[in-house]
Amino acid sequence: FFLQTILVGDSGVGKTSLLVQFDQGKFIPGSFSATVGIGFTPTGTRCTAVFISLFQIWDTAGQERFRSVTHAYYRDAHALLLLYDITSKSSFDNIRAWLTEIHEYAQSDVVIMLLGNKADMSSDRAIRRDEGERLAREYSVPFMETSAKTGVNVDLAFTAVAKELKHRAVQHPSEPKFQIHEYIEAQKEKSGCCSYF
Ligand SMILES: Nc1nc2c(ncn2[C@@H]2O[C@H](COP(=O)(O)OP(=O)(O)OP(=O)(O)O)[C@@H](O)[C@H]2O)c(=O)[nH]1
Repeated sequence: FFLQTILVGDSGVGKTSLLVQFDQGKFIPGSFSATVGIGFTPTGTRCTAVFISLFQIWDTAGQERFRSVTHAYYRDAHALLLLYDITSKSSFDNIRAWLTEIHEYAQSDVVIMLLGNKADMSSDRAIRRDEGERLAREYSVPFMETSAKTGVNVDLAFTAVAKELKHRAVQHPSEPKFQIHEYIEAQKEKSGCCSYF
């Protein structure tokens, strides 16, 4: 039994890079090779070994021609990280279409998190942070800007989702509900991965 997390979003927004940064703590510049279908081989070189043994993470292909493959995975997903690229207006505009697709194919209680990636490229920014925040509020999903290059908020994105899933799985009725939005606000810009667990 795994808790499955899937990364989705347009081709080139940085899904593979985000996962590599989380898994290995590094960024391989200019290594754009479009993901074919679906896949991810964790190396677990960081503290992600524990994480990955519990949470299976799938990296999906953003390209249209692989969509039918991706759809099949939505149904079993416990969480979806939905990415756009802050330097690409089209990737942001497509978020609504991604959300429509998610609502069509995924379970109704799936945890969704919106991520504005490539936050390090501020000089090429096309989407303001508050535009991302507004869209996330509209769909009642948590939001943060990340950078697979500098690593900012990368661990937080994965661990916030992991915590939410964990609390749902082992929730005692007497315990206060885990508040993912508040957790993220409290942890934003902090670094360190293992400290979240
Ligand atoms: N500066 C910067 N570049 C990034 C960042 N994330 C990804 N990139 C670059 O953007 C390009 C695309 O990244 P990928 O991780 O391959 O994108 P993807 O979403 O997995 O693409 P598909 O597999 O086609 O769906 C690569 O050249 C990366 O090096 C980031 O946070 N900052």
